[in-house]
Amino acid sequence: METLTIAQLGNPILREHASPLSAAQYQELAPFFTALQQKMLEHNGVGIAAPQVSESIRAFIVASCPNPRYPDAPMMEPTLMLNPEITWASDSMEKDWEGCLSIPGIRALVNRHSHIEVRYDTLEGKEVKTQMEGFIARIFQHELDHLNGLVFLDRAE
Ligand SMILES: O=C(O)C[C@@H](Cc1ccccc1)C(=O)SCC(=O)c1ccccc1
Ligand SMILES: [Zn+2]
Repeated sequence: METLTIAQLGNPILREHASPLSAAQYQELAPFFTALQQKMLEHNGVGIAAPQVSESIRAFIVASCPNPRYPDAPMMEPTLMLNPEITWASDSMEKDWEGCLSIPGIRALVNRHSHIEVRYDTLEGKEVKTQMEGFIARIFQHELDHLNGLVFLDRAE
């Protein structure tokens, strides 16, 4: 697999609606997902979406961890989410700072749902339904936007 490069704002791939994955593809994409996680860690990201490395498929990784910008962010194992969806979102919203690996050096205040209920498949094809709040909910919404051709500046206050 050639090394992945992160598409920068202006690359049309970031504006595509990514394609759903078939369960048959999950396992065969395992090497790609490993490379995707590696790329995220290289750039000290707390998430990354497949379209950011020019693969327009509905998959991303969420990897919240405490960091200088979010010292009280929860620690979570990098989690690969396939065909992710929001099934419920709170009316309450919260504004906080976001960055993006595809838009380096720019931060903006973005309004996001405080609480969400989500569903996604794991690499093994198991469906997960769970609730998220706070910074993890924020990352999920940021990554899901990437699958729908949106970037955080589109929502910046
Ligand atoms: O571009 C991406 O999807 C990754 C992005 C995820 C994200 C960061 C902050 C709020 C919501 C979603 C990043 O990881 S940007 C990397 C970075 O600058 C950063 C890292 C930790 C906290 C905040 C920004
Ligand atoms: Zn981003």
